Amino acid sequence: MDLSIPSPLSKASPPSTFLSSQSHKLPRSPCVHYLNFTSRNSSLKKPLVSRQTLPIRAQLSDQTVDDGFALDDVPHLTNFLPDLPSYPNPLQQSQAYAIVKQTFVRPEDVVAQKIVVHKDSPRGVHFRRAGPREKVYFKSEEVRACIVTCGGLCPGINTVIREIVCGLNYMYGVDDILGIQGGYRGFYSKNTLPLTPKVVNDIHKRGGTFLRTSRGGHDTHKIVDNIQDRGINQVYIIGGDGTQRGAARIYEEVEKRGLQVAVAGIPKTIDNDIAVIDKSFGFDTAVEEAQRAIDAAHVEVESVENGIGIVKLMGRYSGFIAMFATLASRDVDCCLIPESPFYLEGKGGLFEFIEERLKENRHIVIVVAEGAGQEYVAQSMHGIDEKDASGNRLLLDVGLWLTQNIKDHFTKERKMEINMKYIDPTYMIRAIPSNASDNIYCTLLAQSAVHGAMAGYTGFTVGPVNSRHAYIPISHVTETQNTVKLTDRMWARLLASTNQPSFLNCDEAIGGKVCKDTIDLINNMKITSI
Ligand SMILES: Nc1ncnc2c1ncn2[C@@H]1O[C@H](COP(=O)(O)OP(=O)(O)O)[C@@H](O)[C@H]1O
Ligand SMILES: O=P(O)(O)OC[C@H]1O[C@](O)(COP(=O)(O)O)[C@@H](O)[C@@H]1O
Ligand SMILES: [Mg+2]
Repeated sequence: MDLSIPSPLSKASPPSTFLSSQSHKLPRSPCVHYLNFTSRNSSLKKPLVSRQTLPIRAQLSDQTVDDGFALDDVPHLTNFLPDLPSYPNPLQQSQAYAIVKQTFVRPEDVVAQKIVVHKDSPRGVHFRRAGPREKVYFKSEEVRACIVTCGGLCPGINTVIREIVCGLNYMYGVDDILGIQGGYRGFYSKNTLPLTPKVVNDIHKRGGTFLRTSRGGHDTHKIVDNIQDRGINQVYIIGGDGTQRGAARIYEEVEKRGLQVAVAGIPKTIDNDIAVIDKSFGFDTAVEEAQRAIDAAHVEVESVENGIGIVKLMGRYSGFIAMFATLASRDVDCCLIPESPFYLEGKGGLFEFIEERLKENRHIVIVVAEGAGQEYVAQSMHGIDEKDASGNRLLLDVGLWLTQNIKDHFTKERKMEINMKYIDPTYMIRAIPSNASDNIYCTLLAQSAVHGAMAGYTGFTVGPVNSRHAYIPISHVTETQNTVKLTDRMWARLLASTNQPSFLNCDEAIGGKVCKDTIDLINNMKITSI
């Protein structure tokens, strides 16, 4: 007899269609190598397929893997330059690594993308573990490296620049490093800046990017012409999803021209919207800094009658900063993110919730991600679809829109006196230097990128996957965007912590339209998140 009592949480579960098990289809990727194993418990029993025996661009898309093991490998310079000589890694002589038990990463070391498994799970996708290799494909004195930063700012960019320069110099004896100024267009429109450990010594203490940045201006041919003309053979590209797409174009062109140039991407995004990696650098710093704005809002609204505080945080398509800042704070009553449509009026709507909280606590704090509710803002502001130089949609100010709508509702319709405080700290958060833990993270990213390029890997992005740094094909990280999954537990944790409405109240939603949009969105997410 089953005496167990159903968990009260089971009521809150989304409909079963949301929880349907995912198929074992792997995402389309040209570089995935599938290896079958005799035993699931064995470690790597078969050697990884070497590039000589398996074409790197083998079309193995949409394969169904049963008990298979897949290595989503990164390209190597020897794929298109098979006679490239290799040399012993100078780290063999390094004092820093003198007593390290295992200086070099074993070629068969890989990092699993999926870490929660059950005994019948397929082995799934793996990435090459990042770190120094026994052999390098560049003589130190022949390396001419360059570093470029593109896209929006993010805390920690300067630390990454510093550590690439110091890593190349101290670990590999490279002293020819150029800074490309002002983003991609700097390759062909600006002079380079010589970078030495001395020049970059204390840049990590400053926010922004020492090399400056820009949007737009990616001209692959002009960039690669310039790389060729200047004799650059290692390119370190720090930037977000757009930048990584640009890096992939550069790598492809370099390969087409058969140049011995390693292209390494270091993912940067304050929005944490880059797929595969655990989180992006600067994200922790941003969440921490957001607390100051939330605290200020809370102090303000707690001190007045019917105080309503609204804090707008960054997050164009992904509400991670808002979600984590809310979870960290405990002073936030409601968090609105782009992934979770909301509505204002009627049962289960935001106005009703605000009124309840005002009755209960006499104040309320709302955190809104900049990309939230854009469709509603556009309806009332008749915004035109403007884009920035990189082609990203320019967002309308959801904070101002929300402020105005709440004011109108309570003062005009409900005849209630309210005290509205709107705080927009977005650029202040983005412009600060990284905190201690992000600084360490940036150091690891930079050193991993340097080890990878020296080892001849190219067309890769570096980043932690389940806490282990890995080399990930650029194409893999640009295929999808990392967004908050409403069907994952983290969003449920937030709802449980704030006790805010989920805005999924289908039957009672005004007009039903918002509700239908929401369900469509979640259903689409179910498909795309496989
Ligand atoms: N699909 C693409 N192909 C080539 N370059 C791109 C692409 N998308 C964006 N870029 C370039 O990458 C740089 C940064 O992109 P942007 O979207 O502004 O920032 P982020 O990289 O932070 O997402 C810009 O110079 C832009 O021209
Ligand atoms: O005003 P800017 O500099 O274009 O930046 C605004 C945008 O940059 C972001 O921080 C994201 O930038 P990236 O895509 O460059 O990482 C968004 O959150 C924000 O909408
Ligand atoms: Mg971007």
